[in-house]
Amino acid sequence: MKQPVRIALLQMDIALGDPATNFAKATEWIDQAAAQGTDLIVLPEMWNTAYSLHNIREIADQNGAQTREMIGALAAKHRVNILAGSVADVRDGEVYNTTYLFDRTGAVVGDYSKIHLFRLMDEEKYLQGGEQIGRFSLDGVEIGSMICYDLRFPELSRTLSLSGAQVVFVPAEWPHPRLNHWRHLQIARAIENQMFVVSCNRVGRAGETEFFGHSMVIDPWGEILLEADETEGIHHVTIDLGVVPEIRSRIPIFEDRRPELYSQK
Ligand SMILES: O=C(O)CCC(=O)C(=O)O
Repeated sequence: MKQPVRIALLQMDIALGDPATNFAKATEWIDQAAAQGTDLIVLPEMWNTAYSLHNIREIADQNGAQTREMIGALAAKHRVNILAGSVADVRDGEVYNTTYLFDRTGAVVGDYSKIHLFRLMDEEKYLQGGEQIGRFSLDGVEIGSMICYDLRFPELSRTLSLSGAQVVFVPAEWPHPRLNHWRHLQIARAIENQMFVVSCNRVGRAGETEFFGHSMVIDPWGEILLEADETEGIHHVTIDLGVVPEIRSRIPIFEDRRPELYSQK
């Protein structure tokens, strides 16, 4: 990606169990974000269905086909990279919570299925956990992809940073009353791994659950470059990846690690 990188976060509300409405809205918002000028567009978690788990198998995207076709076409049309949040998709009879990553030609660079399923929302009863981490190269930039609850597992972001990721993306459906956790976990992940953390959280309600937005962009020094409010909107931010090696040489934590003393389990 040319430097600096301009990122657009689509902090949307999501219609529960209504993929047609959500695909139409995502299309409109991607068109709008691209018209405003951006290198990379990021959507929230499960933006096609939200947590309509009781019928998720029927409404999930079959083999990710609709996501690949529609979001791929938008990426190609606007010559923009798209980290398509995550969608509920069905593969080999199992339902996953999957991020698809598109480059400017509309090709799928890779996909990542959420590996840590969130019991508080019954994910483990309806979804299958992924078996691989999300580590990609996009436009020459090394990135990592996590989803929501993954943020609570420092091993994952550490694995991503050790493998060279300079930016980690976190699409989410993170609700009240855990705003405090959401903010501090992201700041910690950014500081401890000396990388950018870029999150896109949904807003709106599903039953009793209220999602607070507060999508964030945090630099490798832990400074908050952007924090959205609790309303719908497109948020733009520009990041300079040059600060990653600069901060990693200022405090050389990767050289000072003592992995031989750390437990592996
Ligand atoms: O960890 C949390 O508090 C929220 C996680 C979550 O909502 C999710 O993974 O969908």
